Amino acid sequence: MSGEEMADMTARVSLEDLTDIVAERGRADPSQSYTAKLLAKGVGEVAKKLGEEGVELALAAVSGPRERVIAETADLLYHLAVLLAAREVSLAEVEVELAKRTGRSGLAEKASRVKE
Ligand SMILES: N=c1c2ncn([C@@H]3O[C@H](COP(=O)(O)OP(=O)(O)OP(=O)(O)O)[C@@H](O)[C@H]3O)c2ncn1[C@@H]1O[C@H](COP(=O)(O)O)[C@@H](O)[C@H]1O
Repeated sequence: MSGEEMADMTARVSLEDLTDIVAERGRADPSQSYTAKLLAKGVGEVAKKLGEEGVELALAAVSGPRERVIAETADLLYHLAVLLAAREVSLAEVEVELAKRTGRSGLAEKASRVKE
């Protein structure tokens, strides 16, 4: 990585920052904020956008350049933050769920599921 690229890496937005920004902008005037405009359309539209962004990232992962994967991941994380705001789920709640899974193999969890 070049020095210039390294310098760019110092300006970063964490998932916590992103969910805070989205929660705040969601209360703004929809004419001034994409976030507020999207939230005003309801959870169905928010979920639709998240699905579209997921497909775009999947396509980029298979056949796009690395930069496209990064950009589509940023889009997906933003729309995920909007979905969490729409359903009033905090990032902390998701982090607690992740913590419950830490230390247990995904394979063990899968094997423990009751077969239907
Ligand atoms: N990180 C993002 C972010 N990522 C993506 N997007 C928007 O998400 C949309 C992506 O959807 P598409 O590519 O489908 O574009 P589109 O066709 O124009 O979208 P639609 O008309 O279908 O909704 C674009 O309009 C992007 O601008 C984002 N909009 C906002 N943020 C963050 O949210 C903050 C607040 O933004 P506002 O709410 O607009 O003030 C910003 O400062 C950023 O930090």
